[in-house]
Amino acid sequence: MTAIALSIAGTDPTSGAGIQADLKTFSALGVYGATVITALVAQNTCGVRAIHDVPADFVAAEIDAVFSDLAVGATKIGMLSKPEVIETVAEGLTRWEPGPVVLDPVMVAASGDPLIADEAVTSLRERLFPLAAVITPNLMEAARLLDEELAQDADAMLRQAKALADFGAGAVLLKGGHGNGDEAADLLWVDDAAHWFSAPRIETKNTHGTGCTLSSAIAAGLANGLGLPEAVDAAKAYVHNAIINADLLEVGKGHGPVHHFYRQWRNG
Ligand SMILES: Nc1ncnc2c1ncn2[C@@H]1O[C@H](COP(=O)(O)OP(=O)(O)OP(=O)(O)O)[C@@H](O)[C@H]1O
Ligand SMILES: Cc1ncc(CO)c(N)n1
Repeated sequence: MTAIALSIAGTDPTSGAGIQADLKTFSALGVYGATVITALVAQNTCGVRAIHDVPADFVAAEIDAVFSDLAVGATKIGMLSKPEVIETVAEGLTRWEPGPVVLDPVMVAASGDPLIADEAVTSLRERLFPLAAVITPNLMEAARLLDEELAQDADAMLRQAKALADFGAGAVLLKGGHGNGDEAADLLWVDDAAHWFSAPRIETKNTHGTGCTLSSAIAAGLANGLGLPEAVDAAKAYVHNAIINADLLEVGKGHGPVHHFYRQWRNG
């Protein structure tokens, strides 16, 4: 049977992040991708200009259109900026069978621009975390969700990952991409055990959409039947290579995209 993954997220018209990055990731990894769009975002590699939220009842109609037709093996959730859309997505996930849910609690773009309303952070935590197989916050998102300082070392990351697990998700992948040091180390806390996934930090400004790409790659692995630690391991390797090859692409004036198709394209 064809492995199908669904992304529920916002858009990026320059295709480095959001739904477009998710669909490219699914495609590069051999999984058929479906999409439910939650917000139209006028953004590019330099920043976010405007956000047009899709009305909640239309998001519900998109969800029903996908699930009434396709057998979805895993679902990735990205940008959800409004509480009413979060509620609609929570109801949709309960109404249908979404497979394991990978929830990326998107809050700010790589440019630093906000992508979520303040009042939506609480609904995300309360309504959606309990439905997720894994949540994938970066260091800043973890600090905001816990109302704590940014984790500065491995011990603090472990403490915050455990604290985030108490909100009800099956597992927590705390991403260290924004840390400092020679390694970009991510911590998976699952079944009361810590697994570290580390790779050398790559010197590049082209990291727009790394978080979207990682969570979609995990969903692709899960849709292909991998267990969570294996899916995270494969996703980390894919993102790492996509970042290494990012400078082969010359796209945009700001933080450019990673190279989703480094395996398929011959010349950059
Ligand atoms: N410069 C880098 N070198 C190597 N790996 C990186 C680098 N930047 C990010 N990563 C890795 O990319 C993945 C995504 O992590 P990151 O912390 O960047 O997510 P994010 O902040 O949610 O992304 P986004 O900027 O798209 O919101 C993680 O596996 C992280 O370790
Ligand atoms: C739509 C969207 N989702 C997530 C991110 C985070 O990179 C972004 N810039 N845009």
